[in-house]
Amino acid sequence: MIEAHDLTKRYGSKLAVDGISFTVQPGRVTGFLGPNGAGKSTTMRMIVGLDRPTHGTVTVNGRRYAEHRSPLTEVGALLEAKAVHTGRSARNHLRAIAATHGIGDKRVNQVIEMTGLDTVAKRRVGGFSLGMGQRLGIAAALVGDPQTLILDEPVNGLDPEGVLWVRNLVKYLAASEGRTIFLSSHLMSEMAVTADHLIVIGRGRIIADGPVDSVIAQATTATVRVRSPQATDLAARLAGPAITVTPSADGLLEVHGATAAEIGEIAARSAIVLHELTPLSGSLEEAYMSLTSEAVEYHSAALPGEEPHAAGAHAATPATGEDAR
Ligand SMILES: Nc1ncnc2c1ncn2[C@@H]1O[C@H](COP(=O)(O)OP(=O)(O)OP(=O)(O)O)[C@@H](O)[C@H]1O
Repeated sequence: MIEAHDLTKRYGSKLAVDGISFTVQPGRVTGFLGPNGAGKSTTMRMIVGLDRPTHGTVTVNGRRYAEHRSPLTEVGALLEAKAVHTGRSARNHLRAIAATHGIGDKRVNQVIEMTGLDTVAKRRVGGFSLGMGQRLGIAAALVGDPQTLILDEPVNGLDPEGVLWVRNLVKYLAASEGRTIFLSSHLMSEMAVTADHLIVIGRGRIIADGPVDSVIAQATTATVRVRSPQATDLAARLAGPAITVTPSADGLLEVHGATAAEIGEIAARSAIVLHELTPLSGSLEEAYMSLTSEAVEYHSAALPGEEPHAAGAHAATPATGEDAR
C-alpha cells in the first residue's frame, strides 16, 4: 500500500505537487492521470525516494522508501526507462541491479523471458529501441519480485503486443497476486481497460480519486440510444426541460437526462415500438477532458474550424468503440 499525506514538492517558485493525500490500495490497478506537468512523475519520484518532499510524507507499506531494508523486493519502479548504462548488455544491466540485493541469475533469466528480451539480452542497451528500453525498464522493476509496482508510462513506445502484455501483467499481479500497482499513462483507452481505480491530478492537486466507473459517471453525461420506427413521435413525448433528445440518424435518438427505464416506460405508455434501448456510459477520455479542462497548462493550437478547447467537443461525442465502458 502506498500512502501519501499532504505530499508537497516545490522547485524554486514552481509548486509541482501541492499538498496531496491519497492511498494506493493492494489488489487493484490504480491509474495516475493528469496533463503534462501535473506532477505525476514528481509524485512517483518522491514515493521511491528520488526526490525529497518539501512537505508531507509518502510511505510504502508503512515505511518511507529509504527505511526499507530491501527496497527492490518491496517496490519496483519504472521511472526513466532510458536511465541505464548504455555500454552494458541487457542481461548485465539486470544482473547489476539484482546483485545489489543478492538476487541470482535465475530471477534475472525469468524476467528476461517474461519481458520478451531473450533474443536481445546479450546486446548493448545503448542500441535498444524505445520499446526495448521500456521492456528492460519493466524487467528491472520486476527483478526483486516486489509487492508494489510503480510504472510511469509503461506502455510508452511499446508495440500493440507489448501494450497488451503490460495490461495483462499488471491486472494479473493486482487481481491474482494482490499486489499494489500504481501506473501513469496518457492513453485513456488503455487506462480504461487496465485500471480499477483512478487518481487524477492537475497543477499538483487531486481532481478525482475513485473507481474508474464512478470517475467516468461523475464527469460525463450518460446517454441512452433509442431506435424506434416511431422516433419522431417518441422524441416529442420525451422532450422536456430536463431531457434533451437529439435525432442522430433515421429512427435513432440520443437521449440525455432520462434513464433507459424511464424512456421504456414513456414509450410503453404511448404504445411506441422500440427496436433498441441502450444506455451508453461516457468514455474515460471524455471524463478526463472534462475533469482536467481547467488544469491543462500546455494547450495545443486548435486546428482550422476546431474549437480552441477540445473538452467540449469530446463531451458532446457519444461513447462508442473501445473507449466506451
Ligand atoms: N527537477 C526539476 N526542477 C524544476 N522543475 C521541475 C523538476 N521536475 C519537475 N519540474 C516541474 O514540476 C512540474 C511537474 O512535473 P512532472 O514531471 O512531475 O509532471 P508530469 O505530470 O509527470 O508531466 P508529464 O505528463 O509531462 O510527464 C512541471 O512544471 C515541471 O516542469
